[in-house]
Amino acid sequence: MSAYILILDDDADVATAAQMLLRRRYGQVATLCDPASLPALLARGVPDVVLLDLNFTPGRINGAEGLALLDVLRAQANPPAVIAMTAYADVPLAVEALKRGAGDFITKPWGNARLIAAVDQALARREAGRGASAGSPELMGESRAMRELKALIASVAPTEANVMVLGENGVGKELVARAIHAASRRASGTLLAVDMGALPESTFESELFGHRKGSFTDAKADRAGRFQAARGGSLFLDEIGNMPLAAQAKLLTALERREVTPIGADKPEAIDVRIISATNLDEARLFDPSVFRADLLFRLNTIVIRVPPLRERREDVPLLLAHYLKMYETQYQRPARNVAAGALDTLVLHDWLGNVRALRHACERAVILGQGAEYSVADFGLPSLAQATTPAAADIVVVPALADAPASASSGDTTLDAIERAAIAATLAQFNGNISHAAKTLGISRAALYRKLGKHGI
Ligand SMILES: Nc1ncnc2c1ncn2[C@@H]1O[C@H](COP(=O)(O)OP(=O)(O)OP(=O)(O)O)[C@@H](O)[C@H]1O
Repeated sequence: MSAYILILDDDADVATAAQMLLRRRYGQVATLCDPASLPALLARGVPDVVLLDLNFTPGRINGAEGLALLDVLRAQANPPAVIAMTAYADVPLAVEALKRGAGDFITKPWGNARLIAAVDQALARREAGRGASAGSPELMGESRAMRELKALIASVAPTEANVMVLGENGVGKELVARAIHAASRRASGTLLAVDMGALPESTFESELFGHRKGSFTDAKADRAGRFQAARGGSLFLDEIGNMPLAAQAKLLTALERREVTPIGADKPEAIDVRIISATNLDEARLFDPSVFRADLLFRLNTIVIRVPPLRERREDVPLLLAHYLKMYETQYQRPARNVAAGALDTLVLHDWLGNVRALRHACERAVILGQGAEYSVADFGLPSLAQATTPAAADIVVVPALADAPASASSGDTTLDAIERAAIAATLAQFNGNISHAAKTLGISRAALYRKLGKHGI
């Protein structure tokens, strides 16, 4: 997987060790020990992920320098995902960094596997949302469905009720979670997102509940779990439908008792988080006890919010197109152009099987590739008509892939691209469109799979 990673750390040994580890996996890894050189480095290109040491000057532990650098990074037009690092098991500082836009934190010394997992997740989230939190923090749409959705968010947000957000891939579930948090009494706290589908079972407890130094081989320092880091704020449990049953049992115990026990600790710690969860599983699967525990569902879905697919609120398409075309025109410094009248009709009638995310990718493509005075349909690279009109199924990723895979195989198309597309389609079908499982089986990261879905128009 290729990506551009920057390590900002005053300790050259630490930076070099991380660089050697990460270079093998991601390719381009830069280190910077002097924060004064950051602006010049950013002017040459913004990294995908920055590992940011919060304490530059030895002995200083208030993190002010790191937080100031975080502000500089977040102010970039296309900000990198930031993973905050601290040598101290300093939860308040890590939480402050999360509040100010870091996506994750790790404590030094880190285990190699943990560092790689953190970078992988940062890349996957960046690719999946293309900055769900940046670039378009606002939930756009004036259709009746969106107005009702916003009204529901407004009435639910101030309560402490746990909320479960349901909807197909790319409909905006994470944006809904962010809107709930922003309008809640916990808004001054952090909203910490965890991809439950991507958490390895072996590190599940440590990631969520934390651990004490020495409680297992890799536990070189105390580590706060996500529940502790989100204290006073909200915890967004994304892809909840992809959790193995054993992990579901552990999560249930924590929620029932309202406390968690870090691995190696002798006392439980009370939790103070509001849980917002999300899944793209359709409700039939979610209510199947072999997939998801009913008692856990009952804890999570005090309020259920369903986000309708874009094809059920086509009125929103022109607004979203205008927003994302403008955004990418600014980002790529291209002239402002209109969508040709006939093209707009086609785009509104298109089924957008990847929902708003697909529309956003299509806009980016049109801005980069469009040559005419106006945008034409071709600029948006829509999948073929046959795919676009396939009846919608519960999981939008699967439908076009299934429709297309046998066709390319039987038509004898054996180009590498066609084979890759068919393999992805078949794997997605096998796992009901579950991105995490499909990526694992294909041996690539979720970020890479999302890229390939975009490339093949799946
Ligand atoms: N109503 C909306 N207005 C503006 N942008 C939106 C809207 N809904 C979704 N998006 C954009 O579409 C992309 C996908 O949104 P988001 O990550 O919230 O979807 P999701 O349902 O959580 O997806 P997944 O199930 O794949 O995790 C993001 O870039 C987001 O900014």
